Amino acid sequence: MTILDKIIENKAREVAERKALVSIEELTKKGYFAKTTNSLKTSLLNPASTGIIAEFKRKSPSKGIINADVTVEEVTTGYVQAGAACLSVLTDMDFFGGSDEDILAARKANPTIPILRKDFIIDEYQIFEAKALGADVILLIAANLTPTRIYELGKVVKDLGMETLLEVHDQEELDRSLCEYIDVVGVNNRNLKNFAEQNVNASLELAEKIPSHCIKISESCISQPETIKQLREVGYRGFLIGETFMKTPAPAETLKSLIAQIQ
Ligand SMILES: O=P(O)(O)OC[C@@H](O)[C@@H](O)c1c[nH]c2ccccc12
Repeated sequence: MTILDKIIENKAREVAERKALVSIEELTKKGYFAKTTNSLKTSLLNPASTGIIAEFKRKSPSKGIINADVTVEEVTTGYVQAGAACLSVLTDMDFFGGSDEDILAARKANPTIPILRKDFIIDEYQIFEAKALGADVILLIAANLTPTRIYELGKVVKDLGMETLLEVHDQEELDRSLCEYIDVVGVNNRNLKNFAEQNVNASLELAEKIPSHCIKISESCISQPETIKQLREVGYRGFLIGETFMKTPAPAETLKSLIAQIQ
């Protein structure tokens, strides 16, 4: 059993428990459900955008604890001030140490920036939850979803006025998963089945395979300004970065100095 299999098995249990507590009908009356979407697409298409999607991540299955000393408010407001194009907030508790409260707090502190709910989405229910939590963008991971499910979940995202980030790791996942509901395509440099890679080769290899009308982002294992420049040259507009910032005592300061080196 891969780590991804374990995460998904756990997630199915978690979602069943959540559904039993709060109905979809109730979710539509909660929190930020009525908020209009802050578009990631619009943000990335702005020529002045840094393209950086800055992630708040306390721990991961591959690294263990990354940072337990900072608050979501201080880090996310700092990311926004430094020039992030979007925030990514982990809400998976068991493997990534995140929570619903993290995304609510990030939204409250940062009303106008797009926020990606970073979790393992397997059920429509989680998309309604994400909207009530104030998220704008939903991650759909090809490694754990069939093309039919990506289509069905993508439609729900669109119907709720949010945007879908499709995550792929290789050409096979890309070819079988693209559909009309995908707003942004992300190449995860890290293989979620074994969390092995430490480079951006997957993004470099897939760049030309992604249809040119798609907005492309590169995810994970990015730490150097030169890497961002190289990815920009092959067409990437967005860069999803977590650990490089979160492993430092002041994540937003680390983002600021990275931005200074890519402009
Ligand atoms: O911390 P990194 O290497 O900068 O990676 C960030 C982000 O891409 C990574 O957290 C991620 C990408 N896809 C995911 C899916 C689920 C959980 C986490 C992820």
